[in-house]
Amino acid sequence: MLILHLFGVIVIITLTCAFLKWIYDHVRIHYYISKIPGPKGYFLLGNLFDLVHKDERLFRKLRQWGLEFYPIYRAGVCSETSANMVGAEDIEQIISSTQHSSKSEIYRILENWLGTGLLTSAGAKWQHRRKILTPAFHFNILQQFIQVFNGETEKLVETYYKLLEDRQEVSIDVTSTITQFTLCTINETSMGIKLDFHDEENKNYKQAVYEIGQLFLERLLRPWLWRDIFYYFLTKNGLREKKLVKMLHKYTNKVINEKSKKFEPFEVDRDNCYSRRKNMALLDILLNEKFTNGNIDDEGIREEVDTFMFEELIREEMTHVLGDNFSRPSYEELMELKYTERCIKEILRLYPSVPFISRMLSDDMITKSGYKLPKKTIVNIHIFDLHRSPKFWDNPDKFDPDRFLPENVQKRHPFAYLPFSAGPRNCIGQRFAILEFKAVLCGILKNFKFVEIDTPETMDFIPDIVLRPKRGVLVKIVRRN
Ligand code: HEM
Repeated sequence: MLILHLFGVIVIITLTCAFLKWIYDHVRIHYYISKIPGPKGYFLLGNLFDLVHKDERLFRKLRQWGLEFYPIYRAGVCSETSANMVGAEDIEQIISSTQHSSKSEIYRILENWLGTGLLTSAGAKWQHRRKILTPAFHFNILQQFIQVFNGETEKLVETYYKLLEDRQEVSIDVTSTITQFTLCTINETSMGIKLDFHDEENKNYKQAVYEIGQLFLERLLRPWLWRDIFYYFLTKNGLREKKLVKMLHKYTNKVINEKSKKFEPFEVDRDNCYSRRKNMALLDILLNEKFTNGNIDDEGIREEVDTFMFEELIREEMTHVLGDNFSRPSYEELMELKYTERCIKEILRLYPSVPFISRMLSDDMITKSGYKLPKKTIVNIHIFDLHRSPKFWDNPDKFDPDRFLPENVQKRHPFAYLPFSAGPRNCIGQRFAILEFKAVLCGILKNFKFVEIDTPETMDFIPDIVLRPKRGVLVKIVRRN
């Protein structure tokens, strides 16, 4: 009995201490953050009335704050306040440091689906996974992926010919076709399987991927839904997300199990990085790590496969028109397309697929702009605003690929352009993404001319983890004769 009492007292003391520590951290963060300029907020509610919108109004509001309060501003809802950075000097301090590499609370909403894979994990786990996965993006592997990019590009071109029927031109919203292309490509390169959308299970998988994106967005904008207990047990969206995640995991586990049964471990040639194996997907590399070194378990494999599948969401907006006449290009040819590469970089400046990233500070710091940020502060880095800041870009809204000529890059702050982030947690798939982008452009532009219907002035974006146009992107596809 005495032991039970003692246990009860210890539990109460521990909970009280944890609560007091939570209050202390929050008060300290609020104290220092309140010294940073920012939009007017209301007692207890903060900027709720501005941040509650999930449409283009919020997107525009964030752009306005970025310009008005450059280089840093505070904003928040209820007890969750954040520092928001739009200046390259402050941003460099955060993302070039290994100390502040932990992702903020915001990423936790992805964990039900992605677990703590490469994108969301921190510390030793992240280091270990990054080490296993880095060779998967060696150029020997990327070279093999070109076949997949070209194959999927041909399917996309076929889709556009079908839409044209025997007409010379047709106007369509290209987002769903591009989205399907990226989903198929990432599926084949990560798991080594082709997606066939006539198959019911694949169709449901695709549907679930998109639906879950919408649920994340709704939750992201409502901090009172961030607590798992409340969200997963008491809200309709939480229950729906649980169901979708179950379905997504079932699908990934099935692919992993089928592949595991037939899997034969292979020797890793560190110098040549897997070059002797042909047609290898990311899943092969993970399975090999499991069977040869035992360094990763089934749960870990699923986390990584799901993480890489998730990346297809971030490339939905690649819809600009560039000119070139290649088809089925080789790796070497793609590498030589220097002008195309400058255009791609400029597209990613104006329309960064990941418009913001977020970190949680692991220690106190003083920003270059002169503000103290306490440990545990959430820092949001607004890549979209950084890329359009007149501080770093003349005529920032103008499309000008020459900004990426080596002599111009040299003159700019190295952290003024961050579509793939930078520092230790930069994007592991950036070379993959640029190659895929080039391959699809070659295939499409060989066959069609794309004429803009939507223009930057007519397009509205809505806030999301990836840049998302409100009404799709309307383009006229014209047959090349
Ligand atoms: C245009 C395409 C892409 C863009 C703009 C992009 C952008 C980014 C950005 C900004 C980050 C940093 C995220 C953060 O700090 O929170 C990131 C991380 C990451 N990206 Fe990409 N990405 C692209 C394509 C890809 C592709 C194709 C893959 C995989 C095949 C990929 C895999 C990852 C992973 C796993 C991380 C987490 C890395 C880590 O934390 O160590 N990305 N990406």
